[in-house]
Formats: sequence, structure tokens, C-alpha cells
Amino acid sequence: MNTDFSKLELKPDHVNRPLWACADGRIFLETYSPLYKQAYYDFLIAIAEPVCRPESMHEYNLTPHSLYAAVSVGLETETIISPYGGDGFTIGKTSGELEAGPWELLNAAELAAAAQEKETHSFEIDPAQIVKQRCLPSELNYPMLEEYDFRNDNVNPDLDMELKPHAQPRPYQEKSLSKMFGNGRARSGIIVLPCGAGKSLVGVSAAARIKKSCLCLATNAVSVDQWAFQFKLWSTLRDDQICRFTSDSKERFRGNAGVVVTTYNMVAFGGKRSEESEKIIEEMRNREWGLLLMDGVHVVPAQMFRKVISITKSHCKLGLTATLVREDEKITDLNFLIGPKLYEANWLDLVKGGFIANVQCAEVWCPMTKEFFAEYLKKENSKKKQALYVMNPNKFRACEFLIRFHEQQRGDEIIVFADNLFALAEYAMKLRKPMIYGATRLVMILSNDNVTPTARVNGAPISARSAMGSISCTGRSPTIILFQVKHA
Ligand SMILES: Nc1ncnc2c1ncn2[C@@H]1O[C@H](COP(=O)(O)OP(=O)(O)OP(=O)(O)O)[C@@H](O)[C@H]1O
Repeated sequence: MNTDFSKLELKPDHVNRPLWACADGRIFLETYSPLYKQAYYDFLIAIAEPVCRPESMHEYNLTPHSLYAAVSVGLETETIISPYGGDGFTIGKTSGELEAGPWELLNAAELAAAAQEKETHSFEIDPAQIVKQRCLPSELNYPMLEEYDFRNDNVNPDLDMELKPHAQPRPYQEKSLSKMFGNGRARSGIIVLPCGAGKSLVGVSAAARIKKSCLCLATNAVSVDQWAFQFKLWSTLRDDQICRFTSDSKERFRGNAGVVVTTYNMVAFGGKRSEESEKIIEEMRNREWGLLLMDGVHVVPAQMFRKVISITKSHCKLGLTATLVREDEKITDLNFLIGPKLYEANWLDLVKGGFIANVQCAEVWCPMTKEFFAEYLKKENSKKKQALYVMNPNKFRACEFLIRFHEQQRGDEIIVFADNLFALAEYAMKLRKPMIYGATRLVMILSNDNVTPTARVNGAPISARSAMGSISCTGRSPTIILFQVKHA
């Protein structure tokens, strides 16, 4: 916005109006208002999509999907649109600044409201069709709401699973679970929590409430090990009730209910499988899963989701992610493949609450050395361009300097991330640092307090102050992370 509005007069009670709602569905919220947390944040996050949330001002957008999500977590239409409804918040009234009539917003809200009208019809749907269009007729564009009455499911065997006493969900974790289990049933949908905020405990807690077999899907084999570890850490499940299914581990649970942790790739794989894998996949297909726990839903290709969801039969799906921004822009697909967003925490609030680390970011630009740049410009080197910028010696020197500085001057623990395995190996070798990547066996070990895990790489604890890693290999929390990936 380039216009200067500073001459406009503020309303006398502007302090109590931290919100600006525009007729096109955009809503702006001042975060420094004393009313921010208790009156607005939870409500706005339930009805609108966050677009941008810097420190002082948040921008949200009302969409049919966000309003549908609001209705699906139990917000009544009146509460959303009426001037005096529910929590005393209104789009029409509290946002006094509204210039044009909120007709578009109301239309979207009406759409959501119509979907809420209760008329019960029972019929069975062909799973392939669900995946094709998890919506009522397309002109209406109502995503279907999926709820699982797990307490009255007498068909599928119960899983004897509780949270351990030390597993005490934090307020925002509890809140996200309450959105999922609001009316005594389990709603399918997506919970968005920033990195390190404890998505694993939320996932394990959801499984412990449903108490039916759970299929947990992770993005890679390292995450599979981490999830299996998290189930052991937080729940009373025995080792033989938690199985990993990866190319290295083909475990099967004893008894008639349990948890299987695997990757999206393992389930969606279309090629020839070993006899053992074929049997496990067959069992997976035939079972009715109480919960399909899906980690990292923002990075999994939409096609893979469709395949996994059409192969497995689950009563409830919970997607976990740190962000709803997808590179393939297929975010709306998640609404009907998994369900609406049930809860989204704001990382700055969690930082302020002391739940996650305060992050400071700096970008260091490293021009290419003359020699590398000369090679980079040569036509015949077009295929080597990536190797040349990835291995730019100036970047290596900058990285080495930063590691030394943080190790020696500040005693920091460091992980250097790279998305290029060749660079990762070169850096690790030249800087004599341990290297962690997909094939590394990263084992989490419980410490004496039985809560804080430590990581071991190929059997040895990560005792060095720094390590080189590829994405998805977090073990302990380093004080500094260097990314070696960017180039321009
Ligand atoms: N309620 C809690 N009480 C104590 N520790 C917790 C709680 N919730 C999470 N933690 C701890 O916080 C750390 C981060 O949790 P977790 O790995 O589940 O985060 P995450 O959201 O999955 O992160 P990422 O997106 O990086 O995978 C872990 O060490 C975990 O044990």
C-alpha cells in the first residue's frame, strides 16, 4: 500500500477496534492491541486464512474454505456474522471501519451456513469417488465433513493406548486437539504448528484418544524412525505394538490393533515389491484404520495423497504441517483430500510464550570467485552450472568462518543444512564434521529423565559442536543453523 492515510481521523474508540475488514474478504488485525489474544486471534484463525503475520499487523482472508472450516469446528453462522453473536465479535459491527456492505462475505458465510443445515442421509461411497471429488456438487463447492464416532465403533478392535504421565500437552496443543475432538467425535482435518512446536505429541495424543489402529505416514525413513520413537516416548504402547514399514524395516504388530509408521512412498509405490512387503501392504489395505496420521502434508505431492488415500481405508485423517504453503499450489486439494484446517498457531506467539526458540535470520551473499565465474559463463559448461554455484569457494569460506566464529567465540551448537548431497559430503569432509543424511542411522535415545532424547549418528552421539545435515534430520536443538543451499 503506497497511499498515505496518516491524515485520516481515528475514531474515538479506535483502541477497541484493532480490526479492519475489507469487502473483498481481507481482514487486518493489529497485534499490539490488548484485545488481540483473547478477543480476536483464536476467532480469526478459526474463520479466516492467515495471509501474512508479521509482528505488528496480521492479514487474513475469508474464503469459502476458511468459513467452512469455521463451521466444521462448531462455530455457528450467527457467531460468525451476527453483530451480537457468540464471543461478541462481528465482521459487520466490531470492524466499524467497513466501508462497503459485507455482501460478499455474507455470501460466503451463507454458503457455509447452508452446509451446516442438518439433514441426515446414509449411503456408502465408492472410495475412488471420494478421492475424485470430496465435495458436494461442484457448483456448491462444499467440502464434505468427515467425523468418526470412535467411541461407538464396535467393529474395529480397540488399541490399549494411553499417554504417559509426563506427556502434558501445552495449551496450544490442547487447543488444537479440542478443535479435532470438539463434539466427542474425531474430525478429519489439518493442524498447523510451527517447526519444533510439538506436532508429534499432538499426533500421538490424537491416536491415544481414538484408541484404534493408527497408520502414520511420514515423508522419509528418518522421520519414520522419529515417529516410532515419539510413540514410544509419549504413549504406553509396547514396542511390539509400534511397527515400522520402510525398505529397511518390515515390522508387523502382534495382536489385532497397533500403530504402523511408514512413508507415503512405501504405500504409493507402484512397482514390484518383495513378497514380504506385498503381504504388509495387503494387510494395510484390508484394515480399517481408526486414524490416518499424515505428517508434512505441505510437501507431499497431491497425486501421492490421492493414491495413499484411495489405497487405505481410514475413519479419520489428521494432517500435520508447519505451513500451509505448498510449492505445487495444490493447497485447496488438501481441503478435500484430508479436511479443513482445524487449528493454526502463530509462531511469534509461541516464541513469546517461550515454547519455541526465538529465531534471527541473516542472509549472506557470496559472490563467485573469478575463476568459478569465468567457468560459469562458458557455454560448454551449461551442465556444470549448478555444481559451480553450489561449490563456490567463497561460500565455503564464509560457511567455515561462521562455524569457527560460533563454535569458538560463542560455544554454539551448529547444524549446517544443504539440499545438495555432493556439497554436503564435501563440506563434511573438508571441515571434518559428522554428516547426517537419509542413509544415516539416526537413533534417538532417552536420557535419564526419560523425556529429553539425544541423537546418535551411526551409533555415536552427536557430541561434536557442529554437524552437516540434509533436511529432515533434526535430533537435538542446535543454537544455530546455517543453510548452505541458496544461490542466485
Ligand atoms: N507438551 C510438551 N511437553 C514437553 N516437551 C514437548 C511438548 N511438546 C513438544 N515437546 C518437545 O518439543 C520438541 C519438538 O517437538 P516435535 O519434534 O514434535 O516438533 P515438531 O512440531 O514435530 O517439529 P518439526 O516440524 O521440526 O518436525 C521435542 O523435543 C519434544 O519432545
